[in-house]
Amino acid sequence: MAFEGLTERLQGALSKLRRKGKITETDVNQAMREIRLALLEADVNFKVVKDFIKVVKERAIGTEVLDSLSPAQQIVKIVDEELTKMMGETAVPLNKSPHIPTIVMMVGLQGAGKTTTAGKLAKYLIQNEKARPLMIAADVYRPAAIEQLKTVGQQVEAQVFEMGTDVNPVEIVRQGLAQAALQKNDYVLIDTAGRLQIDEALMQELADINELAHPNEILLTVDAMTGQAAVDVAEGFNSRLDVTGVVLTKLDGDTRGGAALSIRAVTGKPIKFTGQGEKLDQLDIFYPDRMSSRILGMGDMLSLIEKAQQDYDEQKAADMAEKIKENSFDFNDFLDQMDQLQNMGPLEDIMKMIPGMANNPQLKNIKMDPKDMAHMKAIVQSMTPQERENPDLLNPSRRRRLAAGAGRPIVEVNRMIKQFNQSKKMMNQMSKGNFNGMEGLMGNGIKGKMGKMAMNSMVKKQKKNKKKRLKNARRFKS
Ligand SMILES: Nc1nc2c(ncn2[C@@H]2O[C@H](COP(=O)(O)OP(=O)(O)OP(=O)(O)O)[C@@H](O)[C@H]2O)c(=O)[nH]1
Repeated sequence: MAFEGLTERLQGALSKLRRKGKITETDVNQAMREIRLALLEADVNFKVVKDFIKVVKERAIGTEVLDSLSPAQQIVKIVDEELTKMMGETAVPLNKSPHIPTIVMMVGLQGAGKTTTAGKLAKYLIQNEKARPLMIAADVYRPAAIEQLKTVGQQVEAQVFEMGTDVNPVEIVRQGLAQAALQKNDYVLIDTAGRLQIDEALMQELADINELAHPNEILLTVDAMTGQAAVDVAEGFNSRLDVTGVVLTKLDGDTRGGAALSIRAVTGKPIKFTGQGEKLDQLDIFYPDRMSSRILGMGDMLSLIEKAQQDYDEQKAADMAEKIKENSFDFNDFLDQMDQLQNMGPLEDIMKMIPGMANNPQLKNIKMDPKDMAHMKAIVQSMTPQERENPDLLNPSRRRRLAAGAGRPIVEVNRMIKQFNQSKKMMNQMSKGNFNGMEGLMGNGIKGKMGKMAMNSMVKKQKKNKKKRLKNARRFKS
């Protein structure tokens, strides 16, 4: 996941400040040195770091901060604001044409993710605007490019216009635009050829397409994994094409994040979307403030809520709440909830968005292994409909059958059923507004369990001692 190293180091520097009561100018300078190193280490552009530190230091060393009640908090807030500003302040939507079609041209180096992003964008427009995009295959050099775009088009149910690889890309775009006019497509996405590095021929071809199509949006696709080099590439394209926006792909990869932080400051162009994975629904709108709060390890509740709302089904939620209240929540509902959770993406990413969880060191060892979810689903799926509706039927012999059916150890089946019953009880209590039930249950869960264990061991010890006493008495008697 991107930014991990940077988050740790920024938090380190800022938590040192938090631990101090009074903060002096020296403390601030020390923290700034550490933050500067952290940003350089994350491969952020040198000049961008210099400007950032200068502004933060100026703001942090004012008396209204150092003499305030919570100087450390103020400084964190300043860092967050300036980090957000560095990445562009607010989200910038896709440019829209006053009349159809809105024409978007995808440009970028080979392998940056243009074709994938074109597909993601088509899917996004179809889902959010009921759009009817036409994708134009203008990459005639990479043999598989046209096939790849057609496959992506099928997956997102968007039409692809192509004329094979023997026609000049400018001509393909001309004919594609004519078809879009005939069909009244509301969006045209032009997938252009990439090159391993910026070359004159590529740039000239893109300039010709730009001249012909007058796109409303020239989206520069940049692979975040290439770090600082990505920024140099962006500058190269921008100087020739006057790019209107950037898509930062592969942020799910193990990138230090420097490109995300530098590219806006260096090119002056907004990052509009980020790619968070190979799947065609892993395209996110870029929100500088949310990215900043994630980098600072403060979670990102807004995105989490949006993710949950994406396939949030009002009616389903109401039914679920009813079942919880009536205590009739069964394993079918449990399966639903697991599917819903799985749709929201990898559990680690979800946990990272929960404030306080994001920087929770425990998170590291609670490895949210997606296999665990799959195992739980397998166990539930090997239940009969009656068992799912009435978990009380699950006696030991049925549990043994489940374990065999799901290929999981019986201890895992028992643990899962126990967790299910506990959480069902907890949710039922909470649905009645009885939150102390939760501590109670959790208490029972934790203190209770500890208490029981302690009790059992005490009873055992007493029994053993009693036996010993009886034995000794007999011996002495004889
Ligand atoms: N992990 C990850 N992989 C991505 C992302 N976006 C694209 N990819 C992968 O990156 C590789 C290149 O993607 P393409 O869309 O073919 O890149 P391109 O820019 O069209 O490449 P050319 O057509 O050769 O210019 C593919 O394997 C994609 O699946 C992303 O956000 N995350």
